[in-house]
Amino acid sequence: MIAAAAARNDSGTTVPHWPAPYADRPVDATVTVPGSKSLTNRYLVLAALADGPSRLRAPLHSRDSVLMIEALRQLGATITEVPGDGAFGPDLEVVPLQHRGGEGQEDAAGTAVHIDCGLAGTVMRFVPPLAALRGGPSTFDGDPHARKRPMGTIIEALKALGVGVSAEDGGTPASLPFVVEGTGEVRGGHLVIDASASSQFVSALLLVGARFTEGLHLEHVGKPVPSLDHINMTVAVLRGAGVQVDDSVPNHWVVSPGPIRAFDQQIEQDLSNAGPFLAAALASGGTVRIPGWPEQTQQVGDLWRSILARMGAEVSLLDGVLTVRGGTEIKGADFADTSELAPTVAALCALATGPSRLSGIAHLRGHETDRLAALVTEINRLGGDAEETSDGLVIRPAKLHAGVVHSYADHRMATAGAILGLAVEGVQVEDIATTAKTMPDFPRLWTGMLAQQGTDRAMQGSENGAGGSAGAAED
Ligand SMILES: O=C(O)C1=C[C@@H](OP(=O)(O)O)[C@@H](O)[C@H](O)C1
Ligand SMILES: C=C(OP(=O)(O)O)C(=O)O
Repeated sequence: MIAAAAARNDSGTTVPHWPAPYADRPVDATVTVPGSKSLTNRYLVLAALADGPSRLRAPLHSRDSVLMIEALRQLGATITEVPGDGAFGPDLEVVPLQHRGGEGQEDAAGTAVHIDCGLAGTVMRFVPPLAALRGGPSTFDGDPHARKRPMGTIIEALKALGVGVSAEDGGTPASLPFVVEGTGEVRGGHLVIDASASSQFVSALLLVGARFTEGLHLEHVGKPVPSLDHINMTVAVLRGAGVQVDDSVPNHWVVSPGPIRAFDQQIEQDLSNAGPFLAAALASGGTVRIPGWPEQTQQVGDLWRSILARMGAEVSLLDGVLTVRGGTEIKGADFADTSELAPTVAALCALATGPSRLSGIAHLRGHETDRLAALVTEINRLGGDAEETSDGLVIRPAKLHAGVVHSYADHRMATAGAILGLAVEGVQVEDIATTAKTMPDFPRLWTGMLAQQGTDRAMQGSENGAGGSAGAAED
């Protein structure tokens, strides 16, 4: 029995729940998804600091990327949409802060600006160090839950670098909102932080480190840093822009001072967001193909190949097409350090025939919502058997029933609800629109995936290049 048919969103409007489509036959579809959030927002930051104009090809257009674009514009970068070949929106041209020149350059420096971080970890962590390099105060705030996300390490790091950071009442803040008093220059040097709550603290400082007068020797001390793949992505992106980074000693990153080279960069599709679509193959016992899977990538989503194989799928990567074929059952398994993939993995574990344990994800309590609590509540609400551990989840097999999955303004909780709904008739997802954080097209892509009949038709859609074949199939 479904308790409620609608809920109010942040602006008080009543929004009907999304009836998650049930797969009454195996899915057989070809899907492409929009550009990577993590790559788009890293390249935007680097482009804003580069030694000339840059271009991002096929970037993500979503709430998180728009928030990043607006933040960089506030700090003085010029960002323009230009036509490109991407199926999900225009390319972006970025003229960096120091190259803007002429009208507006002087205005941008010195004046007070306001940065809305929304709920985007990449904006609330990556932009404050950039604001430190600009002369003048920048205030930072975000969604109600953004004020609960860990920020202390960035605030303390900036203070240790000699940058003023204060709460609106003048005291020392522990989280959003706060004001960064940029001086136009940061000396840099050796900096010790505790990045155990988020890898984004490390990435944020590395991204700007080359623009500090003395560069940056960043050292982490404390419990292990989570989501190391995302730090490796930051290092790779920096090296690609000509920045020297030495990461040969664990927990130390040395960024040499110097220019960041302007670039023209194709953005890979978001492999983490490919996850729910690949999971659909297992949840329905069908087949999902993703063309354009990168041969080499730093994205954590490349782990889908091993994760889904361990859950019983047949997985192959041939000529850039990743094919995942589900069988008659989903196997439970133990997974460590699944980072932002965890909500999708947990949804599959709730459908598995054996028990699963997810570990090394304690820091998910500081994500868009407390994801460990949210996953336990929502899986159990549907009759599942999930339990929190100190650093993750245990999920045991149970027969699930219809119900409303709450999303907590968390895009990955909403997509987890969609996966459960494929296998369990009568699931509704509260606030499916929250997927706009990283994938505004999610409902259309999902129903497009389900509307596809088979390979030939699907591949035809893909060749037409119309927003990925999932979106193109049945509109
Ligand atoms: O740098 C990034 O782009 C990200 C790093 C990770 O953050 P945490 O280290 O806080 O998990 C990841 O979960 C987030 O979705 C994106
Ligand atoms: C944790 C996530 O996002 P953010 O970049 O806001 O930290 C996520 O996308 O799963």
